[in-house]
Amino acid sequence: TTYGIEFVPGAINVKQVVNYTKLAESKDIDYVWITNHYNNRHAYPTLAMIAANTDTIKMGPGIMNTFTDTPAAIASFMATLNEISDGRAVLGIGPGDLSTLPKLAIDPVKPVARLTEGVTQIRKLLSGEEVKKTGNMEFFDYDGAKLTGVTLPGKKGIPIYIGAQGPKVLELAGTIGDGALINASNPKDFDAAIPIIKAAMEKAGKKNFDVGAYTAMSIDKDEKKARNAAKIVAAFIAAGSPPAILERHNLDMNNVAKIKDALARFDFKAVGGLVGDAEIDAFTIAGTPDTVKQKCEDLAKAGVTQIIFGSPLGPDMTNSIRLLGKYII
Ligand SMILES: C[C@H](OP(=O)(O)OC[C@@H](O)[C@@H](O)[C@@H](O)Cn1c2nc(=O)[nH]c(=O)c-2cc2ccc(O)cc21)C(=O)N[C@@H](CCC(=O)N[C@@H](CCC(=O)O)C(=O)O)C(=O)O
Repeated sequence: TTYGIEFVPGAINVKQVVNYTKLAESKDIDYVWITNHYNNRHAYPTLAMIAANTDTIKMGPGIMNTFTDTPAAIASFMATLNEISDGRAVLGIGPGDLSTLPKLAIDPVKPVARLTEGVTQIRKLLSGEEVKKTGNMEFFDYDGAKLTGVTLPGKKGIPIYIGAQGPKVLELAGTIGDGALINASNPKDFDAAIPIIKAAMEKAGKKNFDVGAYTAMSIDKDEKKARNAAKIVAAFIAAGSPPAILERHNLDMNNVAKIKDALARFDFKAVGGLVGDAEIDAFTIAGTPDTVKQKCEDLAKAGVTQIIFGSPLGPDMTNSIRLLGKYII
């Protein structure tokens, strides 16, 4: 199992992200993934600062999308990041957050078809190909595009991880991705996701694949503190999950409805009272190092090959990264 860590450059600034990443690198964490949301600090300059201040950790956006960025812009950024990090760039890319894109006056039409074409063009551009018009592209029918002014990644290429949750995107990941970043923390979700990926790999004749569990993590020596720190993120994931996911985790639907309601009113005190062990254990890994170790082992048993420690990490981030280094990695 390899390990990754996710930072959201919203609550913490770029300098803090770089310092936490250097601490994570010193604990032998292999990947750092930076989320991309229009309302936060941008992933690209954050990643450039990480590249300039680290030596071994791989880094990339977790995840970009092809609505707010064009494939050519993403390819140019990734080639540049790869150059300045001396070959450590990885790309996380997905459909895009369908709930926020309309806020940017973007109508997220056919996100899966668009993502498929976008990744196809990114791979061609990063391989130094001149992308000729094909006539059957619906979104990005490039005509003569070619990256010339930046050092390309060469044979090794840049690994492309697809951010996926729905079955169609999981299938796409298995078909065209080098890996997947799956927003889930519970083995039940991987029991459902991995067969879809494997079947798609089989059809595409692919052998290697990195199944990334993009978890919501909260680790602390004090079990209660760790679990309390996980409540809000568990609430948001529960509120954003389709009924099928809630059923999979046998959650009480009307409790989740109440949580959704309280979140909409920003009544976080009420949320704290409504979120119980069921929601916390369905959507996060929260507890003492022993609990977290056991849950990471359960994910590995379910077929996860990269465990990404996602926010909030715990009540105190520095302490959490230290505990992850000492007890888990
Ligand atoms: C599009 C959606 O796919 P989904 O995998 O459920 O997408 C939900 C999230 O993965 C998506 O919003 C991501 O962008 C969320 N996301 C992030 N989103 C962000 O904006 N920023 C992030 O930093 C971010 C990180 C992240 C990390 C891991 C991860 O798994 C997701 C992450 C979906 O509905 N998929 C369905 C089917 C949809 C479908 O088939 N649509 C067709 C036709 C529909 C039509 O005709 O409109 C098409 O799109 O071509 C499915 O997979 O079965």
